[in-house]
Amino acid sequence: MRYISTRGTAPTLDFAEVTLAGLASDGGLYVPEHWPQFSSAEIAAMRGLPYAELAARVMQPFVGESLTPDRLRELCEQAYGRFAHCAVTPLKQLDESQWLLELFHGPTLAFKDVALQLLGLLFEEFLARDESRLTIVGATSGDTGSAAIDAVAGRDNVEIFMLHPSGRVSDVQRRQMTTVLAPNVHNIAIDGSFDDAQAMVKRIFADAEVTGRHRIGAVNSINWARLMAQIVYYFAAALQLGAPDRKVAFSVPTGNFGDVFAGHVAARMGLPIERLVVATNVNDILHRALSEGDYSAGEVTPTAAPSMDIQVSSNFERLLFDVGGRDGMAMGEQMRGFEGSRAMLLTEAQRAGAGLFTSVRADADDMARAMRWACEEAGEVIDPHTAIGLHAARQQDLAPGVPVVTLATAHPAKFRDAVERATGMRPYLPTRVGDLFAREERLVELPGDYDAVKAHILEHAA
Ligand SMILES: Cc1ncc(COP(=O)(O)O)c(C=O)c1O
Ligand SMILES: N[C@@H](CCOP(=O)(O)O)C(=O)O
Repeated sequence: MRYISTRGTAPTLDFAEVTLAGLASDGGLYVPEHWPQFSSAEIAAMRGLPYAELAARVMQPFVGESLTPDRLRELCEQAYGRFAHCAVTPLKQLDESQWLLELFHGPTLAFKDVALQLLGLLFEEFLARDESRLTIVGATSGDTGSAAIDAVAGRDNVEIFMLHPSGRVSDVQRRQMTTVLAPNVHNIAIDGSFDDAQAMVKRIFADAEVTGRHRIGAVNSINWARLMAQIVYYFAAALQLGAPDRKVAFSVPTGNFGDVFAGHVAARMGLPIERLVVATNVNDILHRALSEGDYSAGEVTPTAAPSMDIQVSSNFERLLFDVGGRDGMAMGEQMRGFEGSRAMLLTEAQRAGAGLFTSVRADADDMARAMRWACEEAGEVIDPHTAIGLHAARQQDLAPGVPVVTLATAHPAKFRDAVERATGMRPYLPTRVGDLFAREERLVELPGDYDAVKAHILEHAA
């Protein structure tokens, strides 16, 4: 499989190259040059496979010749062997039509582990081939940071600089990052929002002074391999609910549009998906874009679902490219316009092409009500992000017999105060992160200033 940039001018790459490259050199995002297809019979034959086996089966067409099928399966077994639930992403029924897909059984209690446990192994595998090193620069609104750090801490050929918005992640999220004291881990709290941090990361990729001295890599969902691993659980859930003979809808708490874009890819590959519900909090740029065609970024409002406090959703570019005719030159122009003005209108083709998606915006009351409903009606304590997804799922008017699966993206223990405020229940911290509050923290605080962040990275990168 070859990969092309959404902006049309970067070189095409194979899977190993795209995994190490992260962002394309023209500022675009890499996507496969075509979508692999599974027939109904091939999908039916995946029923009942263990998760690691299913993952290898779904991802093999994207990996192509970069890994043999046996090696890919071994890496999947290793990555998913670290999960606390043997189903890896178990599915739970809430009522006749509502289901929860629990994606938080990995080491850092959020869905990011599903992709990042594998990505850490892929980095090691591909870097070993030419004995090279990677300097990862990432941005996090809380969950990507800890999952990426867990995946690469202590590895010889990788170091990681992780930027988070100071004071805008939960205490558990921050400590999951800052208490990892391995010498290759550098936590930077910046004065600003996640959008500011993400913009700095993209600028680093385009900064010749940095890229001339270090090979820069990405752990955010701008890296194609992140999204690829997230496609698998759409297959896992739909197969359990009757695919390919039955359609399934998914409701996805959304920020950077990576998770729900993975659902779009699953549909492109032949999985019968009835609808993809994009659930946002009050940072609702995606809701406005999908319902009105208006993609214009306002200021980020801090909420009790901080990982979704995002106004510039990187992966939306992948969707617009894919549904708008795959014209890299036009996409590049559209995105440069957005980067200049922070506003753009979707084209008619892009709006029509996004017909599988619908969107719902949830405010603080909607979120709290969904948490209480899950607790009182289904006996489930859920986190604020999942609650936004569940609120949106319960608004859907679907044909009888079409189940709707909400992606449960984080463990409630990561957001104990918000969960307790809404439900009166204080979630326990699982033993695998149990002594978090007794550990020493290490981080630097920097102003929201690109030059300060760049200088810090250049000074501390090995
Ligand atoms: C718990 C949680 N839910 C939802 C999201 C949104 O996912 P995405 O950015 O892939 O849209 C995030 C952050 O990515 C998250 O950490
Ligand atoms: N919500 C994320 C923000 C970054 O998203 P990513 O999927 O692009 O890594 C977080 O919690 O860090």
